[in-house]
Amino acid sequence: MALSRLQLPKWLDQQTSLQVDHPFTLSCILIFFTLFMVWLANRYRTKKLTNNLPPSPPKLPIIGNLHQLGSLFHYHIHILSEKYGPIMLLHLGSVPTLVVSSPDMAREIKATHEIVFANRPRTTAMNMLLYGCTNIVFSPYGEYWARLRKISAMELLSNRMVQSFRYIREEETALMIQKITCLSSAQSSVNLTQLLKTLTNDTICRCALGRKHGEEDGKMNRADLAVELVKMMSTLCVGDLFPRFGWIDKITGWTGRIKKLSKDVDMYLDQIIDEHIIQNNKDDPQYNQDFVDVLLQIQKNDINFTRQNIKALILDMFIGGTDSTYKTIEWTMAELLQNPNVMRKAQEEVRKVVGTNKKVEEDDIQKMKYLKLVVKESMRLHPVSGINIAESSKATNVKGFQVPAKTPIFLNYWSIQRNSKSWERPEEFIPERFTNNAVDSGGQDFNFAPFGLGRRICPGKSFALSVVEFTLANLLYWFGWKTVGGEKLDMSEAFTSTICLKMPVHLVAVPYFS
Ligand code: HEM
Repeated sequence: MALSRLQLPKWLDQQTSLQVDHPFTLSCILIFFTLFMVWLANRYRTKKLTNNLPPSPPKLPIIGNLHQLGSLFHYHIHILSEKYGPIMLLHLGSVPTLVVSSPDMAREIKATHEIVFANRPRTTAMNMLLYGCTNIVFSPYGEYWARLRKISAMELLSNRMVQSFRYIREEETALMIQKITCLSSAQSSVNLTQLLKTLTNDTICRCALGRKHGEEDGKMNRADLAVELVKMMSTLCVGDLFPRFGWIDKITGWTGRIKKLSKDVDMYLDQIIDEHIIQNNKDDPQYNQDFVDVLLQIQKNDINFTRQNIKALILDMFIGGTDSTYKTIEWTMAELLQNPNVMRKAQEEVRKVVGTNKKVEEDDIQKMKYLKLVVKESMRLHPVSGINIAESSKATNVKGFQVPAKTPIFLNYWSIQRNSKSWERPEEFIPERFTNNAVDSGGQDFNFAPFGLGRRICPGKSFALSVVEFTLANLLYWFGWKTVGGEKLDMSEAFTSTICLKMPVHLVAVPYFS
């Protein structure tokens, strides 16, 4: 009820006497008043923030925009961004998520506000499988992350180290060529996908862990363990989309599955580390130290560098390395089969450079200019890690739009690398487009970033390219390639942790030298 002018002094007087008589009441009024002012200020701020949020497709209660997304996540967000613009806010369940789909907006995230967006979002599975995300890929930008990156760069992924692993690449590739030759003489088709997976996994295992960890003791194949890990790591559970309903994951058995996988992976890593400790205690002068030995050495001198840190770093090499490398080779072979003229040109070059030596040397690769263009074009059209993920560490204004703190960001490089404003005939496989084009995957070009950008760019780029180019040169040198029964190859995509071919690639290999 409103107080009349005359009543007001009297009322104030009463209140004053109340305050004096009841200090508890005074506190309550003050607290209430302060809370009210904070609420008003917050409301004003939130309104200001939400006013400037990036455009969003209309959302449904509870599920947000989930109904507008299908299994080809990269494709569906590409379609939505064509309508709602290159910066758009999607609601994945109750989680607002920023989608960026143009080189200019990518520059904002990866250059202008790089430090703010230098973290990555984590899923529940990642936290459970990656020792609380203490690995390079998911640890927050800062001293610990920088240290891990430096260790892996110096001890495994530097150009010098990549060179030193040359004999491993040569041996593993020779083994694969041998297997293909056998299959071909038995008139059998080649499951190229499986062979490439084994090749990259074995190469990475030998470089990082000192030996292969393939099919062993009748348990799950170790290569499959890595693939399963990557697959589960990128699954979103109910709790990720609707934090208040995380308990449902326990009921559905999802949490149990992740726990079981996490236990298997942990036992495997323990076994690797124990093997190395035993070997180191032998003091064998013939023994070549590998990445794990270096990590154990660091641990001896630094009590803060724990066994878990070592395990997380080992996992990085599998997560980062195996899938993306073999799938890049797989896509390239598939495109070559689709484009016989490009295949012929690449084969002519490889065979001309190698000549009649009957051995592809790593030094030859530098002379294979066309092959390098083929790989570049393949990574443009099929960036296996095409969704680059980041997270805002604080609320930030991006080109006039407010991005709240802790917002997950998806930079859709699959879409950016097919943008018709930057690329002519973007859907076609044309390696020649890179002939007089200085665009490079070194992380400076916002139109083309198959290895990412900025400070968190992939540290395994040289390692990966050395495997991709050497393997392709060998496949093209030794064999002619046909599809099984002359059928057209199924180029359908799938989106798992990476953007890959939906179906494994089966081909017929025809030996070039008979
Ligand atoms: C063709 C193969 C590969 C592709 C296409 C690829 C692509 C990428 C991309 C796009 C990123 C994210 C970069 C960013 O956020 O800007 C990344 C990160 C990373 N990659 Fe690779 N990668 C490949 C091979 C490898 C290999 C062989 C290794 C190691 C053995 C590796 C280790 C990593 C690590 C540790 C990170 C996290 C870096 C960080 O967060 O600081 N990658 N990779």
